Amino acid sequence: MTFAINREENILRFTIKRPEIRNAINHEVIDGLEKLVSTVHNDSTIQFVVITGEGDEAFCSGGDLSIFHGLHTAHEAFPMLDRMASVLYNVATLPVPVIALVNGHAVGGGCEIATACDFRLVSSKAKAGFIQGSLAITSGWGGGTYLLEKLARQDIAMHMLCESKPYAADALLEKGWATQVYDGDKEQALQSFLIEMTQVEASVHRAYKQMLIRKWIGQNLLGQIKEEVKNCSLLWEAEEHHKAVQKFLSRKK
Ligand SMILES: CC[C@H](C(=O)O)C(=O)SCCNC(=O)CCNC(=O)[C@H](O)C(C)(C)COP(=O)(O)OP(=O)(O)OC[C@H]1O[C@@H](n2cnc3c(N)ncnc32)[C@H](O)[C@@H]1OP(=O)(O)O
Repeated sequence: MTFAINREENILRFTIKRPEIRNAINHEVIDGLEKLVSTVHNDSTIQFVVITGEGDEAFCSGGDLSIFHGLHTAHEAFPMLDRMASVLYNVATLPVPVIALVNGHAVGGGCEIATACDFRLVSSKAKAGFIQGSLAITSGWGGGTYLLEKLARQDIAMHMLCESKPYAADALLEKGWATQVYDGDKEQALQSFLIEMTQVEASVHRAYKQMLIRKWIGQNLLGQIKEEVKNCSLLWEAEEHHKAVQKFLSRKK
């Protein structure tokens, strides 16, 4: 299996299990995220959702380039981008707090997934960034829209998107992307982060999450994300994108 969904008391955990390719996302992992969403909506006893990656190297390295590089035109790329963007919006709007436990590199679509979560607990060894620009495309799963919505400073959000590079954990904290940075054991970091919140009724968390979702509905965040997807698919078919992906896949180690 390329993912796992585990229940730990009132926490539902989703783990991307493709460490050999830095937890890159394929269609099976997207299926898993859809299953995560339906599980949460069908179980009112779930208080928190955690998303993380297997191993210590990566949280998620974005779309699986060995598969998605086979998509050439906007018409071919749009369905994958649109599906993942819709699934990620359903993750972002889950009725409970969603924590990205960023155990390692979170780049490209991986950075988009973490940004869509309510909180980002980032390993001091991790790096994260919207590196899509280095492949001559933009974010295409909603991550740019979430970043511009969530970061306190728009200039810093734009700088992150336009620099298209990974940043170390301390820089991510300074930019306001990382909620907290932890050293060592990620499980201990998660428990320390949650301990105070677990003293508060889940109904309160759910009410605050509904407040946030209402804000996003009011500003038509999903419509903005759909525009991001469309524009990414148009950039996708440019020769520059395909050359950059080919260069990565054929790089000598
Ligand atoms: C809208 C989203 C969008 C899309 O879907 O297209 C994107 O997500 S675009 C961005 C796609 N992701 C990337 O460009 C990241 C590519 N990977 C890396 O930059 C590095 O692998 C990194 C920084 C994540 C980790 O570096 P490290 O040195 O630790 O590992 P290696 O580079 O040696 O990689 C190990 C192994 O994994 C394979 N790999 C890594 N990332 C991907 C990926 N995204 N898709 C497919 N395969 C990936 C890499 O090729 C190596 O395989 P090997 O067979 O051992 O050579």
